[in-house]
Amino acid sequence: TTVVVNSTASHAIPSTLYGQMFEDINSGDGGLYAELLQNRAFQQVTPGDATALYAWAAVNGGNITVIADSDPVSSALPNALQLTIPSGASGSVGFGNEGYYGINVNSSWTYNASFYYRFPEVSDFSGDATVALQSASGEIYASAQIPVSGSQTTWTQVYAQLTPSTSPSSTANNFTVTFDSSAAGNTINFAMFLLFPPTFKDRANGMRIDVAEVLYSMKPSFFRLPGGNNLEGQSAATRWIWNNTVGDLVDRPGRVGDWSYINTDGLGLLEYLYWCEDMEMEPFMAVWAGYSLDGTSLPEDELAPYIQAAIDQINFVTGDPSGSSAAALRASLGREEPFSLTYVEIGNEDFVASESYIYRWRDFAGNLTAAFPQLKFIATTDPFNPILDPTPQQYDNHVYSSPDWFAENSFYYDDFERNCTYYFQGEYAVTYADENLMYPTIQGSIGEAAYMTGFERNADIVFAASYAPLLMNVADGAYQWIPNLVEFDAANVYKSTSFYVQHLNRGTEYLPSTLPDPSGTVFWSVTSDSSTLAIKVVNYANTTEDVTFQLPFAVASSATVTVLTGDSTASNTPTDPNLVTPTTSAITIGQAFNYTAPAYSLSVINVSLS
Ligand SMILES: [NH3+][C@H]1C[C@H](O)[C@@H](O)[C@@H]1CO
Repeated sequence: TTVVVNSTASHAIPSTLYGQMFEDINSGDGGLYAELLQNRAFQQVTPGDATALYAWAAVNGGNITVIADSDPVSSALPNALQLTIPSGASGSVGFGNEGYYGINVNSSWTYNASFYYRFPEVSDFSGDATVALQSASGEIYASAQIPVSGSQTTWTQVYAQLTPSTSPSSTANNFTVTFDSSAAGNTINFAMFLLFPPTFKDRANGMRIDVAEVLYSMKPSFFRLPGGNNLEGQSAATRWIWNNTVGDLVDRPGRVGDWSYINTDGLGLLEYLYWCEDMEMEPFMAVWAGYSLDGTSLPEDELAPYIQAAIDQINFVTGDPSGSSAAALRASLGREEPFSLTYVEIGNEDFVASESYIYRWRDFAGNLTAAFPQLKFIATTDPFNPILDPTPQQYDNHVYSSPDWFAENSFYYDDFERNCTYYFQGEYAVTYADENLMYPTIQGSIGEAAYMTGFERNADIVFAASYAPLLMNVADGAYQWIPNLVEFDAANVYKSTSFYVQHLNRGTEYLPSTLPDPSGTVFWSVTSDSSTLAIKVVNYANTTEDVTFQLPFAVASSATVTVLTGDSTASNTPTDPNLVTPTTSAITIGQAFNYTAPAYSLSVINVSLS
């Protein structure tokens, strides 16, 4: 194969081309969001149900139950954990939390713990609660005393710091709250526990550092939030409601999310916005658009309150505090100046309800465009099917399919009309439906790489793309959608083969070249920025492929090539996390040179233009 590269760029590579799609599918709570305790505030559970205590367990005979407190800590958190220390109790009696499939105990960290307590009846007790991090077998790694008084019959929040003495290799650890025998016979109510490790950029109520750093290393340009299905709700009542996710944690009710578990909403809209700033990304924010996952579309005459909610949500992000109560709320939470926002998505995957989207889009996009003429709105039906008014200028396409499909469809966008319509490949990934594979494989990742060469060749209309889903907790029972780009457990983060494909793509303008054979097995894309020519070569075949490049200008003879390749079925897994990683080496090139692409490989040849 000979590839002649043009000297004149045909179009810019939009700065937004490579970003991240996020929604809470076992990826926010217990994942990116750094809170270590599961079911920390007994949100959305039924008092008295055994399930209401999920992730909590008694210690040494503590008698615990979830009650609807007669004097709740807040209207958002009506439930409390009630502990009765049996009379005659001995030893340390209380309860513990198992975390999200474990708790990482790290002696280099200081953990911030807190909870609310009150005595439902005045008691003469005065003593300490002991909070601790301990192994499943009771080995204490860190503990602290918190004075507790039986005269405290109204809620008070108390705090402690925990610094472990060691870093056990096992994450099968618990956070415990216990009392000695002097507390025997007492009943104490508890509400909203918090246990945070250090967070990314020290952000309060922030993100887990190790996961954040892996995501940051991708240099993502945008962050799509809050979903995906998890925006939509099984009904209008359980949709993601932006204003329930901001403000003091004690005022956030949480919600039954769309992935079969309760979302704390501790990772809420303001946390997302600070996260985007900390990661140097712009938010691609979705607003709920009247469709819920039970298949219900609200009738047009019921949309007005939700359109207003969307206007408020946008004003919370970018409004002027003197001009809107939602923006004033943001200011009251400590953020006077607006956040940057350009793209707002109306709903999610509305091709499932495209008939009602005709009026839902008309009313949401019509009103929001009038209110925010500077914003760009993304439609979520199939392009031009149905015809929408106002005419969308952006569409969000999703595709999940086989490795072969991705390798065979790298020209997917080449035939799209150039008619001032721009495309966001908001979700794409090889899913191994038949083999039900938990982790990406090299064959799938190289298929994705082939497809991605089409993004760059068509970046005049493809303005953004993100693999989906982004993150997954690999613990047994902790995941629902496979595969994902980055995996984690309580103490580790794992980079899939597809992560490395996402990681390697960069460039600021596209240099046209000889077109690959759409039905072939070798694909390429040449981009440049001010200092470097990046030549991406994808070989989807199981044999090596020679590609001769003819560059339009002389270049230095020494270049580097970064190659991701391996057995077609190879995956990075927790037991072999670095089985397949990119290797970078020097190669000699010239204005014309031959490159032998290994079987199943993505190669990025970087040529210095200085
Ligand atoms: N069903 C997929 C499509 C939806 O938008 C996401 O929530 C799901 C996982 O990425």
